[in-house]
Amino acid sequence: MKKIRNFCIIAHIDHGKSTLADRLLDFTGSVTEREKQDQLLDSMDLERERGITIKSHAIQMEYTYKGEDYILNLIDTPGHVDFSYEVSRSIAACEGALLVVDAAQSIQAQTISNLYLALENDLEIIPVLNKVDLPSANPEEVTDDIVDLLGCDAEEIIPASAKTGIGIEEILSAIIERVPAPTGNLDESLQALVFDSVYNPFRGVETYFRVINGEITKGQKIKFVATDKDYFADEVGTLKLEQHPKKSIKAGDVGYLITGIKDAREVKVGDTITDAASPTKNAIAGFEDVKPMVFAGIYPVDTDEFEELRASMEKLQLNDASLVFAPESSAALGFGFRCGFLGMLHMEIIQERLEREFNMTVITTVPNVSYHAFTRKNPDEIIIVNNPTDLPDPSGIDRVEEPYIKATIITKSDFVGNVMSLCIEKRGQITNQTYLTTQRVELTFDMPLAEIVFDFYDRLKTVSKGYASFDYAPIGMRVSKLVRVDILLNAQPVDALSALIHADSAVTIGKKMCAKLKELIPRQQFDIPIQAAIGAKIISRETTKALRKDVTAKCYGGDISRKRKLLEKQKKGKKRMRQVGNVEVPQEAFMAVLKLND
Ligand SMILES: Nc1nc2c(ncn2[C@@H]2O[C@H](COP(=O)(O)OP(=O)(O)OP(=O)(O)O)[C@@H](O)[C@H]2O)c(=O)[nH]1
Repeated sequence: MKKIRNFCIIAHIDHGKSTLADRLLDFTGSVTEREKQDQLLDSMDLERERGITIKSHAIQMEYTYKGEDYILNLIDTPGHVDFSYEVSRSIAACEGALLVVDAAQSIQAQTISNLYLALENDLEIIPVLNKVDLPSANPEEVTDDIVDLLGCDAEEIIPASAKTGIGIEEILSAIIERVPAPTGNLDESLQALVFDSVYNPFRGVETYFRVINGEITKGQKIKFVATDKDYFADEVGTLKLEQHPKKSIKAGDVGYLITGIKDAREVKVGDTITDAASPTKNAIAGFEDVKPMVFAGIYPVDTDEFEELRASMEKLQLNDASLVFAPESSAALGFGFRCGFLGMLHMEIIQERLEREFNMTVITTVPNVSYHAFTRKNPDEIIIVNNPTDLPDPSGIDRVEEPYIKATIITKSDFVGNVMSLCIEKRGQITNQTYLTTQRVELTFDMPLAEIVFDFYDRLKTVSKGYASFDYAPIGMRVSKLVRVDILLNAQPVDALSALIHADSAVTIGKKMCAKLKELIPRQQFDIPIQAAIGAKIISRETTKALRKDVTAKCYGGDISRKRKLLEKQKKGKKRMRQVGNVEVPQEAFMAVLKLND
């Protein structure tokens, strides 16, 4: 055990985590030329395109230092706020962390939030100043920032370039010298922490774990504590670029497990694996069932494809346990699903995967967070509102609560005013303002989660000219004044366009929605009144004037085949439209609320 080091790399997005991991693998000879790819740890296509490590993995390296052979387990952590629970579990599986800071960008919001997670888990922090090769690097200043943040000596910070290879050897020495060896007792009953799982269509779910005490042996009957289910360990092994089956994985080490589980939901990140016959008395602390934060309806564009969509969603869920869905129906859109996601990025990923991997064309409705409503009749009973139409009749409502977050924003001092105005507009209350340096400020706000679902990231980018980084953590539910704004097209309410909005901004948003819908809904043969209403009260009205787009007008002369072609083309254009009553509504209209400020 003395010769094992378990560590992770924590960094803000794009500060070079994947590149550094790649370089470490290279340097320790853990990759053959054949296996080399640009970014080794980002394996999913989608991940590579987005440049975001979505799923964490682990990889084992061997390294000889001062004549002794060491095993270094690098546990990769996802880099996006939507996946913060997974990050926390990966961190909990380590004894040390490389804190990578870009020498041109300095400390950003996720540097800090990840650092806090690492400190909570008592990890040894090795600061790495990356990208020192960049002409725009500012190593002296960024070193000072890191010293201020960590209270460490400047000498402890390793200047490095994951690109050119500067500092890589020093980083490896520091991992061995500074990161404590794992402690743990081989003689105790098995206790292993699940920090990740990956779905493999051929082998079922692969569980990644870190053994805290005892050992896990091939063939052993094991138990997952949180789900209380028993399985046989069909295969255990260590992870290099490929899996290496082993007889057993002992306390202190990291490995994978295959049990034949076919459904990702049966393996929960944060769960404890133990021996089925003599289970441990202590489950590893920190287990949480991750809950979706953002909900939206997903409907097939073609109503006949409902069953196909269900099959696709079920398949997606097999390898993404954080996706939840339940059938729902909408008067406007027909049959579809109300889906729960970890956040907006997760939602985009699912939408993209449905389209790419399953060839589905779907309409996604306005996302909303999950509210709690209480009626006067039953003020103690929580009614969970995941869909605006679930909100009980306003006259009977005692109160509505909405989820709040602690938002951390780091920006340049020049933009503090802009960022504050934006956050206040978004119902944020400032709780702290700290100058990290003379130029860089950390602001924290308590804010409703619902406000960041709408256009927040884009607006933040605009008001700060890109110099702001953002992170958040949920802090519980708070009472709020919420109303449901309904949209009526041609006097018919369109349920899929309803949104829950804070009472103070309901009228403004209602107006903007009507204006936006007027832009988006094509003119038809009759006038289309577009109205926003709260209950029976109309708060705004616009009208799309009648007009028929005469596509055949261009066809002077009587070439019938040409005419037919054009009509056919027009029909195709309609495919992404939805007939609501007698009005044709394009797909973008269902997401219009998100783009009110464009
Ligand atoms: N010049 C220079 N560029 C670097 C260095 N390290 C990483 N980069 C570049 O910085 C960009 C981001 O690097 P990644 O390794 O993908 O960053 P990451 O932190 O893994 O990003 P996420 O996976 O999105 O969290 C890439 O274009 C890298 O080529 C470095 O030391 N010097």
